[in-house]
Amino acid sequence: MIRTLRDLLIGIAVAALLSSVIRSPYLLDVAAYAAVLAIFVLGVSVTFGQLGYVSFGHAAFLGLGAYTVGILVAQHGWNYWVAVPLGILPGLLLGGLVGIVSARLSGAYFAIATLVVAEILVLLVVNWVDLTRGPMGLMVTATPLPFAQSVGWNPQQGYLFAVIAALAIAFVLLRNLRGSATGRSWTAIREAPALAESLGIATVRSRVLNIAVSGSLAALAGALLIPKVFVLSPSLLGVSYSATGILGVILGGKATLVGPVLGGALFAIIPEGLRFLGDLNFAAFALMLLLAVRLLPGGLVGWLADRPSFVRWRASRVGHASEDPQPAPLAVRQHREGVVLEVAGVSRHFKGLKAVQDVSFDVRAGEILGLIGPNGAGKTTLLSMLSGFLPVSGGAIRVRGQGIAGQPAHRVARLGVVRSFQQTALCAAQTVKANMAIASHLHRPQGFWGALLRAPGWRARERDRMAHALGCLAEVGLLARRDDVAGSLPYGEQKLLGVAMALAAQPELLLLDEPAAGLNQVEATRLAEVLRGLRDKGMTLIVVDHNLKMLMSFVDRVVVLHHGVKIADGAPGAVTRMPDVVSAYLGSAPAAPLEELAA
Ligand SMILES: Nc1ncnc2c1ncn2[C@@H]1O[C@H](COP(=O)(O)OP(=O)(O)OP(=O)(O)O)[C@@H](O)[C@H]1O
Repeated sequence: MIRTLRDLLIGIAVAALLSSVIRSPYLLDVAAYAAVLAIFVLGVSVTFGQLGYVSFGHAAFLGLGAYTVGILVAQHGWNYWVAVPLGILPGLLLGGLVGIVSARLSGAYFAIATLVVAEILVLLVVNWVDLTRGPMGLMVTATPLPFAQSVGWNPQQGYLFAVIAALAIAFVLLRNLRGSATGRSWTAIREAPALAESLGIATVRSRVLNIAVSGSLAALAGALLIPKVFVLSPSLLGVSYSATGILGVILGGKATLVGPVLGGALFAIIPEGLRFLGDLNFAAFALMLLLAVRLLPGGLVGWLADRPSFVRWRASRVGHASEDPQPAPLAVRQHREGVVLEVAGVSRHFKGLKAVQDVSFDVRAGEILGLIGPNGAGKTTLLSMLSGFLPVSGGAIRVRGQGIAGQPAHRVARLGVVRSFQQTALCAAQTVKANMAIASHLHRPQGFWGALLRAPGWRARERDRMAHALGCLAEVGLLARRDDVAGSLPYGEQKLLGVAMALAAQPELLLLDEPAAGLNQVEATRLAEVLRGLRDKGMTLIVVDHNLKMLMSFVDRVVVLHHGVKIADGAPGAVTRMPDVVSAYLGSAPAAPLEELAA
């Protein structure tokens, strides 16, 4: 909180300083426009950069903010500076609405949906002439900033102060969000949405929030654009500003917040710098953009970050950063007696195919259940139903007596059932530590406002969360790898990281889908040791794997599926001798216990 306040004050002081030293009307105009575009591009970057969704229609938010404030001022006689904060509200609401309506859309469909929204708003503005004055344009007179004259600023200086201060506030608050569980959930949704759900992240809600934040910032930019444009016309909602938003993010680079600010500002500054080219001004700017997109894939900030001198400077700063906290001992949810999971007559049909048929079994606290069966037996389908990733076609699933069938995966994770995936699911571009921080989403959660303002106790919570995350990492023996990029780890370690991430979500029941698939003998042995260690700590697990020798070395009980039907349920030694089980695997009469044949 104190650091947030300090940074806000620094931002406002810089705004005051720049407004005092810049006196030329031309420079004041360019600087104010640069700051407004920086806010707008920052808004676009929330959705484009952090969530990975391209929006073709972000000008809708910009125009909505501008028209809301413009109508309040021109039609209802409001003071411009009182109306500006209200301009944020429709951006927030429209962003939330777009988020809800497009919840199941991805990629290109989302981009097109935003374009459609912008076009609808253009039609509205053009045709609602009484309110907007349609194509004639709405003339809005912005009064000077109230206290500007008393500190010796002319109206332009007051305007510059307001937009730079707004940019600074937006920047600091967004920085806070990025470093919080909210920002990390956006990263997880961008890089591995199924993983995010499995870790308890409510992906739809998180997306809606992201688009609402993005829309609010764009609307704020629109509201602040009024003194610059003076007359509001439907072109404000057109593709030109939307393209500025996308290209500004690409030009500056989306990996940091500085990139979009730089990109947005350059969209105001470069065309001015190229004025000497006369009519060729915009053609030259377009060429520069093309070259930047082609030559600087990470944008200007990405290019800068790769410079050796910058890397050295960063390294020296990281050296001064506070040390990681001590890893906390793995906190297994308080061990309770009794049945953790009840599976009662569960079925799943894919059209005509009965992938799982009327399967029933219980799992008791502290037990490790092996779920085996030949390829296509229905094991993954069953795990997906247990973890909320697939709806059941029939039957009931209860966790500690509470029915979970039909609940979304993130809610099932919050109830304590967390799964890993058959294929490694990681945020491959992030470090191991960053992956673990994402996975600790449910540990000491912090609400949106607490994260935005870094409310008192925020730092302690973050340290606690990181200690928990590192403790889980230590449990699988990957602590030394914490600063490595997750995607660069050998396959076996990526699998172990997947287990550590599932642990960080604080499961009461951990579902592991083929954790040993693709591992060599050494890696499989290491994994078995890790899982044995978890059992010793009282964790309840269901493990699916084809490595029967490894599995039988630590499971307490085995359930066998064949063609979606449960054909055996019992102690490992007994089950692997059952004729039905051996013939399900081999298609013939048994000659020896299954794990000996599999060994
Ligand atoms: N989304 C789906 N749509 C249609 N059929 C599916 C779907 N998912 C699984 N199936 C089918 O359901 C059956 C069970 O598949 P599942 O992946 O659960 O088996 P499994 O026991 O996990 O196999 P493996 O050991 O090879 O992973 C298979 O015949 C599979 O083709």
